[in-house]
Amino acid sequence: MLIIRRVFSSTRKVMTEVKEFDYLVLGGGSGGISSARRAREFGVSVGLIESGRLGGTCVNVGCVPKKVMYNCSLHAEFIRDHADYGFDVTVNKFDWKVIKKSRDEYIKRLNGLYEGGLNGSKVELIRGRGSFAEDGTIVVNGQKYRGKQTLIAVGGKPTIPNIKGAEYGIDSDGFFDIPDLPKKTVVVGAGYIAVEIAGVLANLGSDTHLLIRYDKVLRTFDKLLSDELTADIDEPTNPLNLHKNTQVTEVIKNADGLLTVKTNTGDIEGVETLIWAIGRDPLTAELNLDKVGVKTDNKGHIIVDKYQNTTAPNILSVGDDTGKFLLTPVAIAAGRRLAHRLFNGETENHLAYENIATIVFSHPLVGTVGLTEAEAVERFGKDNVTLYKSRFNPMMFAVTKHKEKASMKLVCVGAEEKVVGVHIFGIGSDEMLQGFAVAVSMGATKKQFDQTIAIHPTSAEELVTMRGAVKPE
Ligand SMILES: Cc1cc2nc3c(=O)[nH]c(=O)nc-3n(C[C@H](O)[C@H](O)[C@H](O)COP(=O)(O)OP(=O)(O)OC[C@H]3O[C@@H](n4cnc5c(N)ncnc54)[C@H](O)[C@@H]3O)c2cc1C
Ligand SMILES: NC(=O)C1=CN([C@@H]2O[C@H](COP(=O)(O)OP(=O)(O)OC[C@H]3O[C@@H](n4cnc5c(N)ncnc54)[C@H](OP(=O)(O)O)[C@@H]3O)[C@@H](O)[C@H]2O)C=CC1
Ligand SMILES: N[C@@H](CCC(=O)N[C@@H](CSSC[C@H](NC(=O)CC[C@H](N)C(=O)O)C(=O)NCC(=O)O)C(=O)NCC(=O)O)C(=O)O
Repeated sequence: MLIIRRVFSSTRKVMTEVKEFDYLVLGGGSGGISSARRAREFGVSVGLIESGRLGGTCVNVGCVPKKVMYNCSLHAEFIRDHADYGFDVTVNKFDWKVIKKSRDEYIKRLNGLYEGGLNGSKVELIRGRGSFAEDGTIVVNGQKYRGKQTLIAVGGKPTIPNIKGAEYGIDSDGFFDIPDLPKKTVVVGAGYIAVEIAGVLANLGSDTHLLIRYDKVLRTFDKLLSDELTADIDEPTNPLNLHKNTQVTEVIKNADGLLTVKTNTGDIEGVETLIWAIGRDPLTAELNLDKVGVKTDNKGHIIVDKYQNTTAPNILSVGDDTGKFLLTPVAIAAGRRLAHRLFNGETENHLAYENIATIVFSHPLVGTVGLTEAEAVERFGKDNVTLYKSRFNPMMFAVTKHKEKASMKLVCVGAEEKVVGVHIFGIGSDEMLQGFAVAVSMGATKKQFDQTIAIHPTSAEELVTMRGAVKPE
């Protein structure tokens, strides 16, 4: 039930109203919206504060517009192989403006759908930027709001390095504003966003240079995935130019508006667009968290226990601002489970942060669920880990001049060979992984994988027909 309480303010000698909710949510992204709407299903009053566009990072400058651009670049890839399949197709041009316009319209529709969804479920939407006051309320545009329970789900923003001229670059938010395909692009970073954005731009025809600090992309992923993607990007057939062991030292803007990107391995001239993709920082610095006793780690991530409780009573947090698995389905699942725990009496309901499947929309694709080989060895010991691997030419490229490998690994533990990790690289990985994630989270063994009849001819069948166990190196 919504309560409005009149409070006497001693400093300004005026009466202010504190609006009270059973559940007050700060941030209308994946975590905040999903938790708010689920809470309403349990009949409690919910207020949701959002300073920007509804839907947060994922809908506006993340997963959704990224996937549209990835799909767009897939068309470019398939055009490459059309002739080998017998099609005589002439492509006159690619018009970035066309896809940008329809992508932006789609996102606008989604913003509206989210607003409609919140209205429909009677979540009160509060527009503006919120921060905590000492009395535990959240202040938005001078108005105070109090939650019996308060959820912080403010997400994060891209990290910009402290380098001379860094301001001439853009970040992943800026990528979605680019008005036309840049002729020459430099992307800095070795994680998800760097390989995804660089892959899109390169496949659409921008002369794209990916600058990585070390010698591999996706270094935190299983070695097979990191090795395979790095090797593929390094192939002359991959339109992306990889610069290993390269760090930017300075960025200069020239009179013609183009950039010179100076690095320890040489200068890159004539750069139209420079994109920083080196990680994300939580948006917690301006929330006045210290006023209410919510502790953060040294990077500003909110410290939570397994129930998403912060260090302050009745203040909770989910999603990117907690710094664990920065993925939309994780924020959504944590937010929904929290609503069940707080408002539906499910006292033990929480998200266990394990066996979380994820896809990197690189060219080719990367998919992973469970433990990497290195993690399994560390946790169970080398002698208890068994690996199965397969590397093959997907049939899509059997008759084409362009070749791409697929590569897969199962990480198994114990005498029963429980499958604790599935790592896949290559075409089709994105739609292949979800089902295998179910198997891994159910604790399936290699024998159960083998007993599953293959679907032929698919890449996925490799995962249920692997032979020849090997030990970790
Ligand atoms: C380029 C890119 C691509 C991505 N692709 C994928 C993908 O393919 N798959 C995937 O699973 N994940 C992907 N992600 C990650 C995903 O977007 C995030 O994990 C997810 O959005 C996190 O949700 P959240 O609710 O924690 O935060 P957010 O979605 O960031 O929402 C936080 C909201 O809080 C609001 N806010 C912040 N501070 C305040 C304040 N003080 N007052 C009021 N409102 C505030 C913000 O405006 C924002 O709307 C991608 C991210 C990026 C950047
Ligand atoms: N498909 C999906 O589900 C997607 C998910 N996301 C989520 O968003 C998160 C943020 O993405 P992203 O920004 O790519 O972050 P990531 O953490 O994935 O990768 C950033 C990488 O940049 C490199 N790096 C860090 N600092 C520097 C520096 N100063 N100079 C050069 N390189 C540096 C590091 O790699 P190294 O140490 O090897 O140099 C680091 O791993 C991801 O972790 C992911 O959770 C984002 C996009 C897509
Ligand atoms: N898997 C499908 C996804 C389709 C989908 O869900 N599309 C959304 C855009 S992703 S919108 C971004 C993201 N949504 C999702 O991730 C979808 C979640 C899933 N449907 C669920 O409810 O669990 C999110 O932030 N969710 C927070 C929340 O839902 O509370 C859409 O078009 N919706 C129009 C509509 O619903 O009418 C695909 O890839 O095509």
